[in-house]
Amino acid sequence: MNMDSYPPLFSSNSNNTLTQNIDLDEPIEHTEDLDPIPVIDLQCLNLEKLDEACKNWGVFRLINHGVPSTLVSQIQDQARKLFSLSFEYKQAILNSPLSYVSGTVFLSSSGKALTTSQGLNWVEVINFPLTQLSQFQAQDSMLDSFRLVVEEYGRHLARLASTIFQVIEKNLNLDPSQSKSHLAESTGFVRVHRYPQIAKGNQAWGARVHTDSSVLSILSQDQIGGLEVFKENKWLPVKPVANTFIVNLGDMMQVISNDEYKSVKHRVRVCKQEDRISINYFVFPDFDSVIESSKYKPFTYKEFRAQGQKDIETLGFIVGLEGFKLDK
Ligand SMILES: O=C(O)CCC(=O)C(=O)O
Ligand SMILES: [Fe+2]
Repeated sequence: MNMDSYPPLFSSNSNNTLTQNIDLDEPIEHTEDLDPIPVIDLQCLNLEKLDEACKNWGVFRLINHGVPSTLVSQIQDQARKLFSLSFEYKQAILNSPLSYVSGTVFLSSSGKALTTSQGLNWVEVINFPLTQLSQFQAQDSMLDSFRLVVEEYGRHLARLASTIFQVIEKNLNLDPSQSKSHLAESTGFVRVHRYPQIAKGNQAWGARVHTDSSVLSILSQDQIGGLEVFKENKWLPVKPVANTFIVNLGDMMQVISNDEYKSVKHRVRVCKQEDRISINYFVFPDFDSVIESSKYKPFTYKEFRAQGQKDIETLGFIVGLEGFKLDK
């Protein structure tokens, strides 16, 4: 284990607070070879199949997406190298508009770590706001070449998100004049995670149970595994399959769809003697547009996000959509 690269938070806590009381024994449904997550082929998109996946699962596996596999492995490899630098160095070079946090997957609007009362997550996160990357030139050459790869990756992922959203719009009969406020490409960001390897025999949550607040999140994971999704009262592992992406529907998709689609609960388990890298692309509604829906009071994404931050500060956890529901 390259402890020099670990946030101090992890080296001092590795065997106690992070791994205590975290119901890691909660049963998980082990499926044999068969991967139960619905598969959506982007090259011959079946509207009905996509609709079913969104209604019944809130998550699907995307194949034939046209993102070069070399780009995905490049971003994975470079992320691995970047994370293996010393913690102090990472802190020094990963500055605005990027943010670097550990112990949580929740970031404030200014990029600060927001830690819930449920405890720490065994994860390091680097956040890349895509629209701000072209003005950012890193002093470190490794980081600067990574920035270029992230920008290219972000362009591909924005294309995937908009293609998927166009079909969802048809399936839900949404008003196409609202497309740009429902899915605002300028809000897109790429979040790179390392779930550092953990001492033998230990386990921790890399990310505790949550839903994403996005419209869509599109994930590429390496071969290690650990992601689980909640379906019909069971936790199912989302197996790593090369050349595929995992698409999660987020809270904003749930609202836009008037609850026809659900944002999927998921979590990440760390129990491996290897670092896991995952790259997630998130896209949101326009921050200032009011989202109208039959199930929730009208609100802007900016308000939703501010409420989440306030919830963490006052309650220790995010209440989420429940707090915005009409007739609770
Ligand atoms: O790393 C993963 O597999 C999922 C990460 C995640 O849930 C998130 O970024 O919101
Ligand atoms: Fe997530």
